[in-house]
Amino acid sequence: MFRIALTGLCALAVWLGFPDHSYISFADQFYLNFSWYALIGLVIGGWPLFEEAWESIRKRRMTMELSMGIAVLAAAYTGYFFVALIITFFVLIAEVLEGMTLERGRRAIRDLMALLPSEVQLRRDGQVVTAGIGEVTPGTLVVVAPGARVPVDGPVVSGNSFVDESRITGESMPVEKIAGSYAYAGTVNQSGAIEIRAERVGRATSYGQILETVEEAERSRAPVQRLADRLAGYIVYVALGFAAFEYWITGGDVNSTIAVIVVAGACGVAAGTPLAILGGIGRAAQMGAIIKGGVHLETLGKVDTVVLDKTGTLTFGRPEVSHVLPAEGITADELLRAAATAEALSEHPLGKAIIAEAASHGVTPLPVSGFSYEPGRGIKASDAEGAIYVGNAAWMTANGVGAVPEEGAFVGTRVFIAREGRLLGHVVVEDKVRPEARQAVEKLRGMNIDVQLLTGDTAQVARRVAADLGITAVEAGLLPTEKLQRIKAIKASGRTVAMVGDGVNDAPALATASVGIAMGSGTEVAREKADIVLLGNDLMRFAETVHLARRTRKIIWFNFAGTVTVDILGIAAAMAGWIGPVEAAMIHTGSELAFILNSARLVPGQTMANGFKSFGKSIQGWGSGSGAGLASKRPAAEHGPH
Ligand SMILES: Nc1ncnc2c1ncn2[C@@H]1O[C@H](COP(=O)(O)OP(=O)(O)OP(=O)(O)O)[C@@H](O)[C@H]1O
Ligand SMILES: [Zn+2]
Repeated sequence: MFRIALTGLCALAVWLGFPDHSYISFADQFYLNFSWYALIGLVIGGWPLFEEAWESIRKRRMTMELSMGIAVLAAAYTGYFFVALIITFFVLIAEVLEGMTLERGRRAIRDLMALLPSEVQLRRDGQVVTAGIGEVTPGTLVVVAPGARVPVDGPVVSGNSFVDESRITGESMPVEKIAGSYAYAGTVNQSGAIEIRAERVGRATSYGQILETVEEAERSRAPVQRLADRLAGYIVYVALGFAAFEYWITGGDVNSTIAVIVVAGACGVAAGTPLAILGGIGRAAQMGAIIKGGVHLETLGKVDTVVLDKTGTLTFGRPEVSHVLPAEGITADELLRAAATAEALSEHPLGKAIIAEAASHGVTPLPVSGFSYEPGRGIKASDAEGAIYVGNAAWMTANGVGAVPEEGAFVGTRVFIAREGRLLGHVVVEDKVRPEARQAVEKLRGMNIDVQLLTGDTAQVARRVAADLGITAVEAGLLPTEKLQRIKAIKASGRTVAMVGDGVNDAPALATASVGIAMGSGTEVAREKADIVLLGNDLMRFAETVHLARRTRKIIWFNFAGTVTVDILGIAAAMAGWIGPVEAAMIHTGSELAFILNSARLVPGQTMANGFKSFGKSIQGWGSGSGAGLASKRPAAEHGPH
């Protein structure tokens, strides 16, 4: 601030002292214009600029600071102290305003993630005690009073309440929590006290993961960011090249030469691109999609094909056994016992359904001695009586079980149970389609995205679900490796494909897709392999994230195109002599601020109007009231991300 004022004052002094210097020769002008305050203003005001320019020379990088430094020195050297000072003045102002926008953007995202409580209430030996968050470990019982923020992830064990989860899932309606519901750190308890058994603490919580991703995203660089830096470098070369040309054809006209150098700005893309990506990641996090790096946001913006898995993604993945069909001479309980015994260690939704069904019949599984899972087919487990096979028809055939019964009238996934080559019967399992899936598919379609369904389930079940959702491209009966092959084939045809899945069987496909998305309820390995993790299971959030990614890309490309256009027009105008160095400096700083503000629109809770408002405030802070008019232009209707 002091530097800016000093530079401005010095420029003013030079201007007042020598208002007209157009018809004096170079040498005379140098001595006429020279004054101690001009020198002081330049050295002190220009110091940060020269420092950065020198840094660029040492690192052999073409930067904006370098070209501006050259322009300032050239102006001073040829005696145009006023010009040198005024360019410095604008550079300093731009730097402060840009720094403020970027800082505000980062802060807005951090504010989103206001810190977790440092003190918590624990239940210890039946007593509620206050303790530091550091004392909470998985298993600890945490009591959350109404109005307090939930400090851990974990299931609710007692009490009931409504919790505001908007910070975590983007869902604006409070969600009811009763014993058995899952509570997330960072959400706010609204009505009653609840007791939670801590499962994940600190950085391991969903909330901690959001923080980590945003921090990671700040450090990582998306390819488009490198492109932005390269573009900025090229613009400097081009500007210097044209400046040399201008100097030559005008026979050494310093004014227009300097104007050419000064007019070409590129900080709008160099600083605006990372800000846009950061803003996009922050906004996605607020909507409940954790993007693990800028590159994935960029890729998602290019996606033209979305592949969806069925179980757990389009359906609840909480299937229920609808029919138990034992073979001749076997009772339903015997069938369920064998099935539940085999599935005891299974993570598969079908396995869980079977165990639940067995339990509801009072059937308990027997101890198992061996367990192996063949993704996409079924499992093999051994109990005291020998091996049990549970899985689809192909799995039965593969394990020497004779023909399975014809498909009955029941619609659902059939799971067969066999013991040592003998079929004990099968169960039919039904899963419900998620209501929001239909809407999400529609929205994706509306964005001109090709939507496909790939599943390990049978064609009959797959077709029914697809018909329900309006999906026409369906492939069923796929093994995990076949899912992966399909993704590879889609990619090879030149498409950018997003795969959404949840299961162990989806993990290879998730890792292979251009961008992999795991459902919140997905298995650990799916969440690990995915590039984007949804916090909830709402596919609509995914569709919205795709929309956001496209918007981010548009803003970035608009800034690219705008920067190049302004620079070309500016260089042409400067070469024609229509604008002088002072106008050039104004165009340079003005345009890049506009592009940075354009990016700032993506930052959560920030709009273009808000951006102007903050500038209004900061300008007011300097003693001028000019910002108030801009601030009042804020549109009446402002929408958050949903
Ligand atoms: N643990 C299991 N218990 C019983 N059957 C299984 C098990 N795992 C797989 N299967 C059988 O293999 C088929 C394919 O399984 P996979 O996990 O690949 O797909 P899915 O869960 O049916 O559907 P999606 O591919 O849409 O997630 C299942 O439909 C089921 O018949
Ligand atoms: Zn600049």
